[in-house]
Amino acid sequence: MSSSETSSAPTEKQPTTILCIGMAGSGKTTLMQRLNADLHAKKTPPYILNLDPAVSSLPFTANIDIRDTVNYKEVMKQYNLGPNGGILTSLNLFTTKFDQVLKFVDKRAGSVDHILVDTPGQIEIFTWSASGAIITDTLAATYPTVVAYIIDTPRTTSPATFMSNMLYACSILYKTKLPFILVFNKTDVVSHSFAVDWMTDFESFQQALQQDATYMSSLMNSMSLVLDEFYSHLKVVGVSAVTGEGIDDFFEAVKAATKEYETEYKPEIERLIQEKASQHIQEKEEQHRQQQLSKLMNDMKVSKGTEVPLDSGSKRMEDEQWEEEDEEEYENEDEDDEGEETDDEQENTLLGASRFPPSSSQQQNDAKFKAWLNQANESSMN
Ligand SMILES: Nc1nc2c(ncn2[C@@H]2O[C@H](COP(=O)(O)OP(=O)(O)OP(=O)(O)O)[C@@H](O)[C@H]2O)c(=O)[nH]1
Repeated sequence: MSSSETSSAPTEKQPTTILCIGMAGSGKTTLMQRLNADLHAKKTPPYILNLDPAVSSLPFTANIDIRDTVNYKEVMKQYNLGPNGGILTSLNLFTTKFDQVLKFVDKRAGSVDHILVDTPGQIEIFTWSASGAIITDTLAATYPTVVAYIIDTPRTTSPATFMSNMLYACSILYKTKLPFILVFNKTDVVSHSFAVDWMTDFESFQQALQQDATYMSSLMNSMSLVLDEFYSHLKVVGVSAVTGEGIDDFFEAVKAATKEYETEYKPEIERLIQEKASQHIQEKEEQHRQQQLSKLMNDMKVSKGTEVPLDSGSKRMEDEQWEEEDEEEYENEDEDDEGEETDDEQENTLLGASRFPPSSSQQQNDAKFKAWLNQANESSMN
């Protein structure tokens, strides 16, 4: 089925997956709790996945909790790992069961509007690990998926920390290639208006940088030019997970990001899936061809008593040599024959008949050789 057919087919309503990603302490879990409460109040409860194995307690009930499958402390003990290694290994172990997780999600997908995913505070464990990528890609291939990158606003007021945070967000955007929402959290403490100013008005960020006279300032100056393009692709909202301020704006941004997923990301994801599927078919065909060839070669071996019409230069075909010759010898002989290879010889090599390539001196035997090969082919068919 072509991608256009897939997209034009009537599709049933699908929930949007919101991946909450952010530095430790940025407020992911508190925001999840707020979103959960808000959605419950609107009578559209979400489906919740907790992927943080090290969290001690959750202020909401997760439908699927990694801690029910993997005991993080036990993993650390058994594999002799530190905290980060323990989280990573737990996530890896959980990922091996992610197809089962997806089946559970699938059962409820028709009755929910949102799937909320809480990720480990050690951000790189999720964003830069193979298991994090598998989970993200699997979800994104199944449901509209958006990344909510949570930022601790009060801790981002200096140009240097702001820039570092933006660069990190930029790297996640390029890694996941998913619609992206920058969520400035804790606006009850500090308003995120300074950040919006810096992102929309290049001059105002330059002014903030001028107060810093170090070499870092000129580095950030040039980087801010690069990030200007990045900002234009982002949705920015300010929220307070504690007071609930800005949560409606957040859901508006999620709606817009879901549309963006449908129009821009989904066709690309479908194209990649199809590319992989056709690659897989090609590999299967090649495997099948190889199996047929080795069957042919085996049949030839079985009927090696049959007189093989080769000249004296190819007497190495005889029984004992057939058994004794190793690959290296054939390679050496191939090298010796280099430059003299005819089209027929190439075809024979492709057919797996390189064990006895007729040399140029045997060309007069080509007809006989082909007749013999046909006979062997026929016997293998039977
Ligand atoms: N004032 C204020 N504090 C907040 C807000 N959101 C979270 N916090 C506080 O920030 C701290 C960290 O919040 P968490 O939700 O645990 O952050 P997290 O990102 O899940 O942390 P990790 O699990 O370590 O990654 C807690 O003390 C929260 O009470 C907010 O909107 N306003």
